[in-house]
Amino acid sequence: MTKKKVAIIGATGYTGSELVRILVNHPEVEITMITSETYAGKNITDVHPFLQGIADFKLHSVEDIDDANADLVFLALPHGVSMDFVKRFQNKPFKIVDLSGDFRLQTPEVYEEWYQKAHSFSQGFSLAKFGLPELFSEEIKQSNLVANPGCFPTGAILGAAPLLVGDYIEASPLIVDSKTGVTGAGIKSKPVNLYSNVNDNFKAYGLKKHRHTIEIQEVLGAAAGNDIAVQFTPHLLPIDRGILSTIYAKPKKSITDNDLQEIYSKFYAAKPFVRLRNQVPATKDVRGSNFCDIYTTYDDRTGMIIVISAIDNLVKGAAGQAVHNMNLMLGLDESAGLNLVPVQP
Ligand SMILES: NC(=O)C1=CN([C@@H]2O[C@H](COP(=O)(O)OP(=O)(O)OC[C@H]3O[C@@H](n4cnc5c(N)ncnc54)[C@H](OP(=O)(O)O)[C@@H]3O)[C@@H](O)[C@H]2O)C=CC1
Ligand SMILES: CC(=O)N[C@@H](CCC(=O)OP(=O)(O)O)C(=O)O
Repeated sequence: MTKKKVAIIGATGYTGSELVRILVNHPEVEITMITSETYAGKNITDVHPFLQGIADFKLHSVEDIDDANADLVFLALPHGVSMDFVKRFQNKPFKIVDLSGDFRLQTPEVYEEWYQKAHSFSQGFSLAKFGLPELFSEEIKQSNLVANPGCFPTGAILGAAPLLVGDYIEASPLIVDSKTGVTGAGIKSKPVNLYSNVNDNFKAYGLKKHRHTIEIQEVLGAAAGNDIAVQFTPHLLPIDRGILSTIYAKPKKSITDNDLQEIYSKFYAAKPFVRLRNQVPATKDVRGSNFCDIYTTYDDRTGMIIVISAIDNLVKGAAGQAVHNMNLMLGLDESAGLNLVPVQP
């Protein structure tokens, strides 16, 4: 079978280079172009030596994109930048998976409120589908533009969706307390992510206004069929990869651990990348893989359900999920190229 052709725009970043790492082993896809504006003309191994001998690809300028003859293009660009490329590529013959937040929300007005910046391509909102395959695989298959979910929303939505869709919990407030590794912030250096600020440290940030709050709230609200209020607080851990989210919810009626296991098993039956765990998951259980591990329990002392989800922010939270979306959009086996065994220890 002829392989499908794909290109990666922004390949030098963390999610772009993770896409290269995953796609070089994809059996039905070939990378025909990777781009960088800063390093155009150099080789990706000049920026990411770990790819030497595996993906010695030249970096092109995005201006060369037509030469890629791509069936699908990944945009691994910062939000606020991606939207201009989606606009510019709207009449091109390839499909797009956008890893940024530019088309994940329901309207440009909500985007501008939460991202505090103007949107340059509001028409894109009606074209884009939210790329969480466990919930929206049929829409994704039909779409030419998929907005890959944010890393925190991936763990939070997968953790809470079975309870909200089945109407088992009070919809508000839903408490999501998440901890992330530093690669979530991207490859560009920022003072807040300096070694001396992150190492041997732990802090909360983005209280009440992190842009992922609205992403989680919109998707879970739509899945539940009513408005919900999400209390989301991210924290920065001194680790490279991984997000652990702890979700607290109040059940509408009494519930047991067995009930929870049954609800989640039914909801995620035949979903290859959700693993329901009978121990509390850790970030290292999923490191380097496309799994979202989920643990559920009920605390009869407080009357609260506790759900814990773990993902690798660069894989299930970004590049792996983008490849899953690509598989669906190109009519390939949904798991192709994603048999990634977690890295231990
Ligand atoms: N890191 C993570 O865990 C996750 C990230 N995301 C999202 O994925 C996207 C990419 O993230 P990430 O890989 O971490 O980001 P990085 O900052 O690591 O990389 C982004 C890349 O985009 C390129 N770039 C930056 N500005 C421009 C520009 N104006 N024009 C063209 N290219 C530009 C840069 O490449 P060059 O200078 O070489 O051109 C850079 O390497 C972001 O929108 C992010 O929010 C989503 C989920 C998880
Ligand atoms: C550690 C860290 O800074 N993480 C990022 C999450 C980045 C991400 O995945 O989200 P988007 O694609 O929506 O930007 C943050 O909290 O902003």
